[in-house]
This record gives sequence, structure tokens and C-alpha cells, in this order.
Amino acid sequence: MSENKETEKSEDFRSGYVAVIGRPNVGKSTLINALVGEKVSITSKKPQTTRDRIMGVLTTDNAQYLFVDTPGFQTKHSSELLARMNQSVRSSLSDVDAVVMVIEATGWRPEDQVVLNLLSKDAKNVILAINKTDEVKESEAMLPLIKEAMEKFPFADVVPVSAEKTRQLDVLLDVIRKYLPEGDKLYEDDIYTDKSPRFLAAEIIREKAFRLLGDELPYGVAVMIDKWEETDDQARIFATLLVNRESHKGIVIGEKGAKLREISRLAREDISKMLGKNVYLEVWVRVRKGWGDDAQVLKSLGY
Ligand SMILES: Nc1nc2c(ncn2[C@@H]2O[C@H](COP(=O)(O)OP(=O)(O)OP(=O)(O)O)[C@@H](O)[C@H]2O)c(=O)[nH]1
Repeated sequence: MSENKETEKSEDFRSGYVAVIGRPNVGKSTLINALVGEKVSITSKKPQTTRDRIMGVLTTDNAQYLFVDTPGFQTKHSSELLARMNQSVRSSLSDVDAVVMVIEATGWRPEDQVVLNLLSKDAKNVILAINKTDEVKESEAMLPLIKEAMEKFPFADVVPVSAEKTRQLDVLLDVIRKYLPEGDKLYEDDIYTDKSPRFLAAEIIREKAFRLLGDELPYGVAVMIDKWEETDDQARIFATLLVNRESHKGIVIGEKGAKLREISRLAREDISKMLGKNVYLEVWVRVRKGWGDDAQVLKSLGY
């Protein structure tokens, strides 16, 4: 009877951890969002917006994929923050069942090699996802790229995709599935991220700041949630945007406070959607000189 139970339980159901790696801006966050179908990680045109390990969970009929998003691997250790990011990439690779390395269809870049160097030479189950295929005209143009990549590393599989146009994502999922161990779900179906609403709210605010400030502001912006009061139908959130310099403060606030108001308004809408309730959001701007090198602040931000 126990044999019966066994076959009933999970017919070739697979479940496991998948790390997504790649140089900044190749589309890792977009890919995970497209695969998981929930907003788990912020995207923006600026590199380095994914600074922490964020997990998206996708459960299908025959598999559960636990995605580990990694920060863009940095080639320059310009501050303690970047050094810690590199460390986080390494640690997320040591403990997964499959690795998806993302590159761009437009060509292999020196920074891709830097990412590849993170993998041990005999790493198994490394799948190459060639993203942004919508940006290249001929599919044949990809053949030399595939050949070049295979000469650099023995990838287990190669899948051209477009995260943005959601092309070939089902193929990628099938390929990843092959490398997951057989076993039951590790997470309940309704959980799609291991991050708290507080963390995600901070990410949303940071995303809006990035989007609205465009190239005006370098990467020195971080968000801290100072206070979080939540009832059944409302949340009151008080946050601080930390900038590096006094001059950046003015940029974030904008003329007569217009920029900051817009950042808050857009963030409030998204947080409200995420929580499914009304949100009152207050965002302040504070100058924290060189927060990127300050161990204390890094710690409070969860690094
Ligand atoms: N044309 C095209 N653009 C894409 C595709 N996937 C992602 N992008 C764009 O590429 C840019 C970077 O995407 P992200 O998902 O933020 O990249 P990332 O690798 O997570 O970047 P970091 O967080 O900096 O490591 C964004 O502007 C995306 O819209 C794609 O399939 N086609």
C-alpha cells in the first residue's frame, strides 16, 4: 500500500533552486518577472538595480522553480557595497540545482567572461539563455554566438529567448526542469517571494526614484522604511530616501517638491496594489555621505 501512495504522491514532480546570473542590464530581472508572472524584482534601464538576493517561485503542473536573482556582477570593487554584492553572487551559486547564465543576443562581451569566471570549471547544469533576441534581425546571426559561447564553457543547454516579448520562455522552463531533482513542492503555491512587504515597499520606492530621476542621479540612492503601521484596510508608511550628496537632495526633491511628490505618488499606487489596501506614504530625503562605504548603514539595509 505504501507503494501506491508513492506513485500517487508526485508523478515525476520536480522542485529546485535556480540561480539567474549575468552582467548588469542583460535582463535578469525582466526574465524572472516574465517567468514567475509576479513583480518580484525591480527593473530599470540603469544597471545595478538588483542589489539583493530575491526569490521568485513558479509552480506549474509538473515542477516548482525557486528562482534566485543575483545582483549584476561588478567588475570594479569601488566600494564595500560592490564587494558584498560579489560575495552574494558567489554564495547564491554554491547551493542551486541549475544556473541560468543570461547574455545578450547582440554579442559576447568581456563582462560576460567575468561572470563566467564565477562558475567553477566543472559546474554542472549551467544553461545559457541568450536574451533580447528581438533585438537581432536574423536568427542565423545567433549561430556564431552560440559557437563562441560553447567554446568558452560547456553549457548544458542553450536557449535563445526574449524576456520582454516572452518568447521561448516555455522552452527555457522545460530545459531547466530537466536539471531539477524529483521531489515535492518546497513552497506553498501562493508564496512568490521570500521578501517581506516592507522590503518590497522599499524596492518599489527605489524603483520609482530610479525611473523618474533618469540619468540625473548616480547610483547613490537607498531607501529605508522608518515606520510601518498597518490595519486591516490601511497602511501608513514612513520612508527615507538616502542620497550621497547635498546636491543630490535637490535633484530628488525637484522644483517645489514636484519630483519627490511624483515618486511618492507612483510608489503609493504600487504598494497599495501589492498590499490590497489604502496606503498613506510619506517619503523624506536625507543626505548620508558615502553610505556605500558605511558598514552600519549597509547592515540596516540588510546587506
Ligand atoms: N529588447 C529587449 N529588452 C530587454 C529584454 N529583457 C530585458 N530588457 C531590457 O533590458 C534592461 C535591463 O533589464 P533588467 O531586467 O533590469 O536587467 P538585469 O540584468 O536584472 O540588470 P541588473 O539589475 O542591473 O543586474 C531593461 O531596460 C529591460 O527592459 C528583451 O528580451 N528584449
